[in-house]
Amino acid sequence: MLSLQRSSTFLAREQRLSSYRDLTGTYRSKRRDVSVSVRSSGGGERTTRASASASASAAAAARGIVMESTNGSVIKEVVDRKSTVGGGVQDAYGEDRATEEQLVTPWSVTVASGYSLLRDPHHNKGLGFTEKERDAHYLRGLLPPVVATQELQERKAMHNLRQYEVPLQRYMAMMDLQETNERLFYKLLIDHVEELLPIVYTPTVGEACQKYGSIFKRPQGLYISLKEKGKILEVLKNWPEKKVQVIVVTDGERILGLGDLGCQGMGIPVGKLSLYTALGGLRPSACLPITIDVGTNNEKLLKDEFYIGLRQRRARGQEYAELLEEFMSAVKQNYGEKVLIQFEDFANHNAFELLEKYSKTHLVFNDDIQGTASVVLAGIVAALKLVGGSLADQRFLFLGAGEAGTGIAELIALEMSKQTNAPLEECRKKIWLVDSKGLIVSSRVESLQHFKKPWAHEHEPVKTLLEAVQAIKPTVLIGSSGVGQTFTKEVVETMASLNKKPLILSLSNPTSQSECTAEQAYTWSEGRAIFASGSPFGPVEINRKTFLSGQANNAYIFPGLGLGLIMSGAIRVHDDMLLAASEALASQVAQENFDAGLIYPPFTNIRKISAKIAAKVAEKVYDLGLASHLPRPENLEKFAESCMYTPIYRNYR
Ligand SMILES: NC(=O)C1=CN([C@@H]2O[C@H](COP(=O)(O)OP(=O)(O)OC[C@H]3O[C@@H](n4cnc5c(N)ncnc54)[C@H](OP(=O)(O)O)[C@@H]3O)[C@@H](O)[C@H]2O)C=CC1
Ligand SMILES: CC(=O)C(=O)O
Ligand SMILES: [Mg+2]
Repeated sequence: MLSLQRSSTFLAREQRLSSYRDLTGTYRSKRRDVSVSVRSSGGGERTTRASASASASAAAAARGIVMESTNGSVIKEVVDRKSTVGGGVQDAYGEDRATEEQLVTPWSVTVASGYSLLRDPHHNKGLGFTEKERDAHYLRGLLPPVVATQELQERKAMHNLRQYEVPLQRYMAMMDLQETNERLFYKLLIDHVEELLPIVYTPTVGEACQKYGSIFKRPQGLYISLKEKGKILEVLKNWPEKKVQVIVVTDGERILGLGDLGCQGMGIPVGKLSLYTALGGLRPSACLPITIDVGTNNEKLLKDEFYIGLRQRRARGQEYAELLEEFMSAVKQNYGEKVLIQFEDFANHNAFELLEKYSKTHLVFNDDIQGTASVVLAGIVAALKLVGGSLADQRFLFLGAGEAGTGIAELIALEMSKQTNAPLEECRKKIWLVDSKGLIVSSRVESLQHFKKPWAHEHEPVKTLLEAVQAIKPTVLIGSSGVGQTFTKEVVETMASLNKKPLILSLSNPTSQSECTAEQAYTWSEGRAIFASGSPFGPVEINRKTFLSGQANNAYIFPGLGLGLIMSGAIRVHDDMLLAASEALASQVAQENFDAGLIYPPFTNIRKISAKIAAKVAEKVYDLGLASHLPRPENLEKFAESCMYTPIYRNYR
């Protein structure tokens, strides 16, 4: 322990020597090499001997953004602490001192070394530790003699993973890797994104949530239940990372299309945040998954002896609102107003209200309403190249008028209104929605939930989707019902009889809830459908012709959107930022993708795409005067790229 503290002091002194303040007050680093991380008594991570002081890096540092350079070296804590939420104060050398508040936090971690270094997922490299590192960090004897490159470790990990035939086993193996060697986990995910996305995300994450009680091993995020009422700020302080930039929070009531999974919904924030890092380049330590547990109405879970949540029915009304209010205030108090909060998989009766309430006071967005809208609009705009006509020339029909359905509908109408200068009201009239009671029409308006009311157009009542397709004659059919197999053969055939190239999007997740499969869409439309789905489908062969389908999933949007908001220091989310994200994504569909019938670019390029999305979003943030990170970088795309976390191992001195 003594040696650890000594080493911590030494490294702190090193940092004092290695960084200096330039005339603008920005901390700049003189050194190129990197060493191990140190956690201050305030819990924040420090890395000494920070990397090169490229101007983009320094600019990012001044904004409190932790950046990584491509050679795997790291700049951390070379930041203006005054602009860094939850940070300490600086002495004359610019050295960070913990605030009084930080000193009383339970975290007083020092340099990890030896046995504990191997058990610290943030710094562990397993067999990747070099001979020198093994000497310097008390690792001799704790590892077998071989020194493996990260590439070899990656090949081995992929080989081992592929031995599992059951997707849930692969999911568990990936979670184990994340918990033992975080950088290797992200290297795998980034390098094999198409293969691993269906494992760490939909569809497998859905099954993982259903069985979360049985497979739960270690906390991967924070659980805030009714038991913590009145103590949420204290609970937030139990989380070891102090410089959180993005929170994904759920209350587990509408997990994918699987319904109320209560506390076991935790798999969703964990999965979404792993994509923030892998796809959007946010540091893992900046990401905080949170599940709010107010009970569950899932009888099966309430009776399940392995259930990990509160064994009570859901709190509603004032009790619920008070817990959420305490949570939202505590987050702001602990992390400041620039922390991004993503609402995920709340049931719609809470989702719209929470968004409406907190979008005025916090940096929040609802992924199911807004992220989904942005990705689907991008797909539709791209698809116009294949189906022909403008956005305003299309007629839209949705099955499902909840968060996803009405969120997408509204963004389409907004974009249409911008393109044509027609009033929003007029544009909405081209969009029709069906819910569990049939087509939404004006005669139903009194009994409709508020978010459905704008879509209650004049029409006689229509009961079924098939009748609605026949009556409305849509060019675009969108499934957002959460119910599988609802795009029947008759429905798809009718779409194909009405359109040369019907655009059909089965958004519901996971795969079991998809409104139809890719094979059904292509077979029933005789290969003419343009099809994309929320969960991925493999290639389909019909009459010796292969059909591919894209994944219309908000995973294309939220990582880049989040990066753009964070790098510009946005203080609020605005619809124009979602439109900007959508436009950026649509512009990334290449001719070869269109030639293959695709309306989204492949996920293999997602980090580049995320940087472009981030740049467009940040541009909008600056244009709208909602940015707090000034001055605005000249090249936002390059800046976004330079901010991205890379999973390459760092060298430890
Ligand atoms: N691909 C992606 O990126 C995303 C996909 N989704 C998926 O979309 C689905 C819905 O999510 P969300 O909108 O948040 O859920 P909501 O619960 O908010 O909305 C579901 C809607 O579907 C309607 N519905 C349910 N069953 C039927 C049925 N048999 N026939 C017609 N309508 C029906 C409901 O009707 P009523 O209002 O009458 O109850 C409601 O309007 C989920 O499966 C989710 O996984 C969600 C977000 C993103
Ligand atoms: C993708 C997503 O956010 C959902 O299905 O809820
Ligand atoms: Mg969701």
